[in-house]
Amino acid sequence: MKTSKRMRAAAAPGEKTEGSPSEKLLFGGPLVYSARWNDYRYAYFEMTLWAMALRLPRLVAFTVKLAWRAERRALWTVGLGELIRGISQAIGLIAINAVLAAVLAAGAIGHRVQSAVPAMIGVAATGIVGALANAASTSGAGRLGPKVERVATEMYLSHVIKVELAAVEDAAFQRLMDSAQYGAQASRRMVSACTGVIGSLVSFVAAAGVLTVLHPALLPLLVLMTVPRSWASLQNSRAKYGSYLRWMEHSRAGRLLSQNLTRTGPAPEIRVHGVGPFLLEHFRQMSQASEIEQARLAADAARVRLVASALTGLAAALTYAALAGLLVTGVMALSVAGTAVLAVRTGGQSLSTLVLQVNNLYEEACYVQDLERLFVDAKQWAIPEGGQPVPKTLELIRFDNVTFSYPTDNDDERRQEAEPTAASEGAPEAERPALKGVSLDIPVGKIVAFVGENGSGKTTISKLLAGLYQPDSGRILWDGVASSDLDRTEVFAQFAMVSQDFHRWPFTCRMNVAIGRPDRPADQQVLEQAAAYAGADSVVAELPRGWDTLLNKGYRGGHQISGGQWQRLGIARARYRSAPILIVDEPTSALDARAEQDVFEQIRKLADTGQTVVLITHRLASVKYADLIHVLEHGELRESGTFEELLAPTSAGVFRELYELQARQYQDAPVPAPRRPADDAVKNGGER
Ligand SMILES: Nc1ncnc2c1ncn2[C@@H]1O[C@H](COP(=O)(O)OP(=O)(O)OP(=O)(O)O)[C@@H](O)[C@H]1O
Repeated sequence: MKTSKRMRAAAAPGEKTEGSPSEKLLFGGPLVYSARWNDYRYAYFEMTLWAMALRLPRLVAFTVKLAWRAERRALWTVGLGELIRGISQAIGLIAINAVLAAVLAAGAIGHRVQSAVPAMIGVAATGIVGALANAASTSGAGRLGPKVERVATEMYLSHVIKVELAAVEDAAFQRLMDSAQYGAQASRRMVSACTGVIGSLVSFVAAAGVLTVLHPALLPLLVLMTVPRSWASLQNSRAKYGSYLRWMEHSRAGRLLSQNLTRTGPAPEIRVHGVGPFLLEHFRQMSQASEIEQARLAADAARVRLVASALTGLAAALTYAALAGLLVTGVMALSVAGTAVLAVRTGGQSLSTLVLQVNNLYEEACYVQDLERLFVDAKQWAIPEGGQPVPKTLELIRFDNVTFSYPTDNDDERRQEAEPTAASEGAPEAERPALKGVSLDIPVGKIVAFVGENGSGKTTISKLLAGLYQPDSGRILWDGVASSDLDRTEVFAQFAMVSQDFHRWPFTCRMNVAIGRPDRPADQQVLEQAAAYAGADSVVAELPRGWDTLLNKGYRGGHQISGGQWQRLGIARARYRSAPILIVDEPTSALDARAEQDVFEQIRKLADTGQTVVLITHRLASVKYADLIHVLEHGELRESGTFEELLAPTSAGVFRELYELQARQYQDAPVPAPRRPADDAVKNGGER
């Protein structure tokens, strides 16, 4: 991997923190990283003055393009407004020069003032035009800012939703998403920084032009005055952005703590288990750690600014000394010197504003650059478009020697630096493939069940089947066509899923079911059929506003339903989606005994309609009706067959063993015989 000089400097031991006790206790290690983990992927490493100077025009063009997409009229208003303002400022300076020349000329005072009147009118007129142009530009920029942020955020989100699931689970991509999201907001601020740059640049050019006409030696001196400030701004921006990157995950974790303290989900445990004060204490410790960093940044910035101010003062003294020299030696007339002082002041102010705005632009550009980079990375991670169509009359999906490991976090410094332990010398679970050489069939139109102990790979199989991941080796064949060659959008369209952790959308009850088919308007009749199928009709009937009840307790009118009621809604959602293959992963874990029986009965009936059902469950009795059962252990297929075949003494025995374990629980606690009235009489008599 490429390692630049700057990267090595950034990874210097001095920059690395050991992490606060809270980080170690709650998150397993430090969250403030040396910049090494970012490698050269972030703008931080390109923040040399030269590199940024080269890059800045492209980033400005990027923002202008965003603004163009957001609202062209406002963009024109801002551009023209700033241009007119600058030009009127230049004409104003020339007019002032004319006023001074007329007033300081020889002759009677009345005559001198009279001859200065047209120039005075010019000064007033340019002032009015400048003010009007400024007002137009301000209102245009105000309109443009929010629109640019919206366009940038939309672009950001539209890229993010198209990436593979593995990207969303990748820690480095998560970090890039974090900083790029900030980039979307930064693009709004880029607009005002760009406006400021254009305005102050035009003003500066105007003043510099006038100054050059007055005397060419004054211009370099004016520029010299701004060098120290530019350097200071660059230094401070760089330090700020570098710190932001190193502390990004720490800040995210701090927010996570405060969010957990205010959300409804953990609220009961926070109270009953007394988690509140515990988390609050860690929130304080983590905040204090970042306060120390903020104080360090502020102290460094103050030192840099102090040096810059001293150098600027020296440069200003040099400029005014040169002006005095020109005046004393008679090279420059008094009226011209007066205009020159004004031009130096105006030019100096414009240049200071220009430096400030370029600095703002530069600072925001770092984040916008991360946004640009996300667009590039998101394209690399993007789910491929196009491919072969899914076979129309699909008969069989076959896993052919499939091996799959979940992507690991290669950036994890903690893992890289961890001392080798006994566990890591062997094959720790995290490094064992989730699936190893799995070959099995999923016949279409049948109920296919997957069983096995926790972590055996059942859910992983369903995710590969649905196209959420691709095998590392081996193939998943759809009537002989490898799934990697199929059009992924079509593959996704084949599935409805009720996963173990299906999402509880914080929307209305109707939307929680209708979101199974977001591409079409909610059809009330179909919604009700889906709800009745999943036994969710009784849930809806009990809600205060029926289908329109908001299932989000923290909001006005929000309502909370039980875990089992949620599960029924989840099943209704999958039913409403009405896709050819239904994946149900532990569909009844939160259901009462009666509802559970109903759901399995409904699933069984689905087979009669030709629906393919992939059923993942620990309730072994409920797979009795499955056409085919696959038994997994440690990511490998142990045995396959029907319920009867797997219970037969000739089978490998894994299923039988698990089944006997479950059956024994009921045998050990048999249902007592029904109570007879005579027993009650004896009991009551005894008590008396
Ligand atoms: N997103 C993920 N990233 C990394 N590892 C994962 C991920 N999901 C699952 N694993 C790991 O893959 C292995 C198989 O997990 P999987 O969820 O497929 O098991 P399962 O048989 O469905 O288990 P359970 O019965 O507990 O639901 C486990 O070791 C698990 O830790």
